[in-house]
Amino acid sequence: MKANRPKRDVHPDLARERLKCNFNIEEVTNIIDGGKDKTLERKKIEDIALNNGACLDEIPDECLSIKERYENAIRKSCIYSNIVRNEMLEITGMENFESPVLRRTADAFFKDISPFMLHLGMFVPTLIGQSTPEQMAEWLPKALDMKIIGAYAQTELGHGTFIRGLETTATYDPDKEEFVLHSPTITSYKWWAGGLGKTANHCVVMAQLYTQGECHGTHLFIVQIRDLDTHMPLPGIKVGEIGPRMGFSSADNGFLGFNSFRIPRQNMLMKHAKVEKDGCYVKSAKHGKLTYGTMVFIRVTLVSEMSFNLSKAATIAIRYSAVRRQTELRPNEPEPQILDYPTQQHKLFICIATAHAFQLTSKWLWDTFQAVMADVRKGNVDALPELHALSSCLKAVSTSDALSHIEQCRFACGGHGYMLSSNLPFIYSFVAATRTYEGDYTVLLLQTARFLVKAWEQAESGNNVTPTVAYLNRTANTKRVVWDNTHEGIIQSFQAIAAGKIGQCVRSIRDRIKSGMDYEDAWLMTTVQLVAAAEAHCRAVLVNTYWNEMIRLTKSSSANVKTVMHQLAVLYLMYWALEKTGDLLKYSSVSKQDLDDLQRRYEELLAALRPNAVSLVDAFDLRDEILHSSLGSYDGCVYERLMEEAQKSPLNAEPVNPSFHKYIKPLMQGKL
Ligand SMILES: CCCCCCCC/C=C\CCCCCCCCCCC/C=C/C(=O)SCCNC(=O)CCNC(=O)[C@H](O)C(C)(C)COP(=O)(O)OP(=O)(O)OC[C@H]1O[C@@H](n2cnc3c(N)ncnc32)[C@H](O)[C@@H]1OP(=O)(O)O
Ligand SMILES: Cc1cc2nc3c(=O)[nH]c(=O)nc-3n(C[C@H](O)[C@H](O)[C@H](O)COP(=O)(O)OP(=O)(O)OC[C@H]3O[C@@H](n4cnc5c(N)ncnc54)[C@H](O)[C@@H]3O)c2cc1C
Repeated sequence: MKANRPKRDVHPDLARERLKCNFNIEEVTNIIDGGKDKTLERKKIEDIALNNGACLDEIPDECLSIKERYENAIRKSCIYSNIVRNEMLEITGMENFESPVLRRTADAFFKDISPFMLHLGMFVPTLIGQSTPEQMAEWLPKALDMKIIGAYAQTELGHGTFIRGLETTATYDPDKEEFVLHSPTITSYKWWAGGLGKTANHCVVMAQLYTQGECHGTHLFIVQIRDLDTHMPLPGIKVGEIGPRMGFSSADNGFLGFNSFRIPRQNMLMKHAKVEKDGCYVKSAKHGKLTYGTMVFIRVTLVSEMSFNLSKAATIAIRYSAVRRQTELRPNEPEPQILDYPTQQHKLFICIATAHAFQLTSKWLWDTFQAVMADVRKGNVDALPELHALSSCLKAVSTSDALSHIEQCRFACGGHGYMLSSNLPFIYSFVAATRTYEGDYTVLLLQTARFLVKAWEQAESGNNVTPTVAYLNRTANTKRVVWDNTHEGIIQSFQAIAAGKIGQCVRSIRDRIKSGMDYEDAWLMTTVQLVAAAEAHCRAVLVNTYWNEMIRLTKSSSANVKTVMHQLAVLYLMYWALEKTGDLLKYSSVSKQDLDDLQRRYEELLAALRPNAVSLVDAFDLRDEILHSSLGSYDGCVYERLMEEAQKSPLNAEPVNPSFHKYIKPLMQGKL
């Protein structure tokens, strides 16, 4: 049911903030969306979804039981997927089912997450990326039409990171032309898959393939797990929900075990390798890791997902900071808006800049991904290692940075930021999971580090390396870069830091080998440095890409938009330079005086951005229905909304709670 919200006048402090704006908000929105057309398309889609849908709940999700929350999420998922299927895809085109607009609009329906998210987010992309044309023709239309609902079951109780260690087996039986799926141990049970517990009737399963007595490693299979009519688990399937967790509370993350469960041979996803009827194993892929393709796709999409989540948190915290007043600066003067405190600006303006940095970088990464995939389809896999290294580090750093900035947004809202009705705790716990899923932070940075060490060795011996590490050709043999406080100078310093750290890792590994260690131990002992080197490389990529994309995308912008976009990018460079002063002192000629100057310029920049702060978050153009926040709504009526939300607490349904008569009164009377 749709709840009616009273229309309120905009809070005078927010109205005043909006009058201060000196740039064209719509132009900035267009840049974020990827063009004027994209903004128009997004707005049209949002109108369709939000005017049609049951997006607001009478009772907040957090006041429901686990079961009610799930059932409500399913109800809304069905409504939303119908709108997606019948109306939105007509606008985006069927091939854009994974469009960020659909993802963004979904947030108006789900404060947390839809149990269908993994169906569209991973099951469908796996069908597209891993099926033969015949398999695609068989499964994809059913999946897109919601005739079947799928999950992605890879992780097991015993293994998430180490995919080669998965224990589920798929053994081919040539007599019946079937695979037998089996879970030999408790640790082999699939665990975590979103939507698997109660919702999905199919799933993609990763299992060790055995045929003709030989193990060929992990492969993907499509498996029906529930009856399509009764929804009962099929015989041989043990499936359920894994229990309450920090977030993801409206979805059903599941476990799954197989007891010699049979599936037809055709259910092995055979784009990159197949098993013939007689059991013969034939590999067609030119690269052994193409079966990991869905993970690479999601890692790529997570960078823009992080921009989106950060833009929500920044909008909430900045609007709140414009209406919240606290502490007299001078006796008898009005209390200032907390946004006037430079410390508050320091917490929050970096969030706006980072949302832009991730958004612009994510578009570039998406284009890179598309280009590499087009090459792979033609049989050229040369660029895959670079894409893997790039998507791994950008996923790791963007999720980790988003998480800590979102926490800063919560700190910036004081006690009210702790309220679930602010939505900041939901955003935080959703993003907290992203640092772990689709590859843990450390693990992915170590993947990037493998690539960097090889690239460094190439550069050291004078060979040209691939574009994202091309800076190594300039810097691999340089000791310290000369400090220069322009944007080019700061970007080059980040590259010098990365090159210096990678070089130091290579030397540590070599020294350890010289002192008698084998390569594996020398690598292991160097992993703390390797993670730091991969992070440094990622920061070098981020500052360079953000800057270049900002310049490219503002070429035809009006003067004031150019200025404000430029200011945000400079803020981003300075913020990270100041965060990494130790590294700058180590790998560049920066002096104490240079750093003091940088600090002063950074503080001046905070002050310069201050008048445009509210308009910069308005430019994210996040409708109240998507923000779900008592603190962040467009009108800024924070206190009214907090009070309104408090009334919805189930504890306020009755003036006296029965526990008073049952426990407190007897305790007071000494009768307990
Ligand atoms: C009603 C509807 C509502 C919703 C509607 C919305 C619609 C919107 C649609 C879409 C939006 C999508 C985005 C939204 C996202 C939000 C929600 C998403 C929820 C996601 C939930 C989570 C799911 C999961 O977590 S699935 C499980 C993921 N698991 C992992 O990531 C495991 C991590 N581990 C690994 O990846 C690997 O094991 C490894 C890489 C760490 C090691 O692999 P291994 O095989 O052991 O390889 P190794 O020996 O170390 O390396 C050998 C060489 O191979 C290279 N390599 C490894 N991986 C790759 C690769 N992928 N590609 C290329 N190369 C690779 C490696 O570097 C080595 O190379 P070298 O040269 O030898 O050094
Ligand atoms: C909310 C959520 C949703 C999920 N959804 C799905 C899903 O839909 N489908 C699915 O298949 N999976 C899903 N997962 C599982 C997820 O992909 C894994 O949890 C993730 O890949 C991490 O693996 P792990 O849990 O085995 O952690 P572990 O690998 O056990 O990590 C534990 C710690 O060990 C460290 N570590 C591990 N290996 C190394 C190493 N080689 N070197 C250094 N340090 C190491 C890690 O850095 C980490 O600190 C989901 C997880 C969450 C939290």
